[in-house]
Amino acid sequence: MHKIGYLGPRGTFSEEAALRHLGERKGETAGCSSIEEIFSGVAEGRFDEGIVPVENSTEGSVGAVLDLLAGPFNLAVRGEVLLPVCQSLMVRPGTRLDQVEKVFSHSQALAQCSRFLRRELPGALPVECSSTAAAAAKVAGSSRPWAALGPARAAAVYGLQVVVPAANDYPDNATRFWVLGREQVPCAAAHGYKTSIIFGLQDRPGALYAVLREFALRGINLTRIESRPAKKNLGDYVFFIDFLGSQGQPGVQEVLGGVASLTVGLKILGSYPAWNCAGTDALASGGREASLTLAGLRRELDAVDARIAELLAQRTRLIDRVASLKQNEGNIRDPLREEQILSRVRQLSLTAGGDTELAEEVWRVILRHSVRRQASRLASGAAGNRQQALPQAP
Ligand SMILES: O=C(O)C(=O)Cc1ccccc1
Repeated sequence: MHKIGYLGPRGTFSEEAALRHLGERKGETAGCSSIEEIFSGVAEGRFDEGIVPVENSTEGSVGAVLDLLAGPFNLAVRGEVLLPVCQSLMVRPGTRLDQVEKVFSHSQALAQCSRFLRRELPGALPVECSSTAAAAAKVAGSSRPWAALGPARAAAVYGLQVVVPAANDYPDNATRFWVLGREQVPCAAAHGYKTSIIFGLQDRPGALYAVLREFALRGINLTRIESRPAKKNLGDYVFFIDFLGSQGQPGVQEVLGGVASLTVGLKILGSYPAWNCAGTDALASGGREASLTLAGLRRELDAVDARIAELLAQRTRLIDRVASLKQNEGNIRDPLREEQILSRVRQLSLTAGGDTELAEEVWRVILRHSVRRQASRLASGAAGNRQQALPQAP
């Protein structure tokens, strides 16, 4: 059975990314205790593929992963998964927030919540763990008043209680994962692909410009450019570029020929289906033809549903903030604003080629729930606690 190595134990964001990559295909996931173990597991054939975080929208690149790709391992990039990352603060049932002495998590997760930690838990010591789920397991196994930051799924796996559902400083926090394998995916001459390369440069004026010119001349769009220290002399760098296009396309082959002649040690990591902006993973898990099969279409539907659920959760959090600005139940309804929202979504749906009746019906339900939620928060005082001194919403 297809086996995928991920940063474990069970319940990490990496496991979630591996499951999304698998979609409906049969496969097995194997939790590893370090990123190096994933790389060596794939290189030595214990895993068919490995999944590793490459960059985060808040914290930037995962240097260790880029260094391993540039350095000792000759692995290929076979796909990407874009995962929205919501960091939940979790404790053992019974632990109060004001008791928390230490907060455990992966270094990226602690960094993604640094402002939250300073503001809400200034007395607690942040402690790095190998992963968010390892942190959750540590908190669950101790009788100390500790907390962990990680996916809400990890709280469910280790019997912890989520006390703050979204502690990340930026609500759109997301991580890009790469699917690694021993061989590149066969090159398609299709659109919707990305290609990733690594190279070094001679130290002379315009060296990087000459490389970028190759892309510009052929109208090829870069999606990421990054440099890492080459770990030799200070000032020597390794460059990482991702761009739109596949090695099956003649323009891309020309660019790669040009880049090879202008750089040192060019490594082509691979061409792979880009994770579609709508979060659709059908391309990432089987190529374009996946959308032509029932299983492929269901995978696309599942990915769209996941997006909708995440957006609804984001909307609910905004509604709670709106509620905290309202002082009494008389301010909750605003028929003019509700009519504006409905008319705007009808228009948006029309422009997007959607079903406007469906959009209107769904938004009527959403608005009804928003009003009900605000009313119950105001009645219970949950929204009102912080607002005495705050101004009325316009
Ligand atoms: O620790 C995890 O859950 C991981 O998968 C690594 C990670 C940590 C924070 C954001 C994304 C991935």
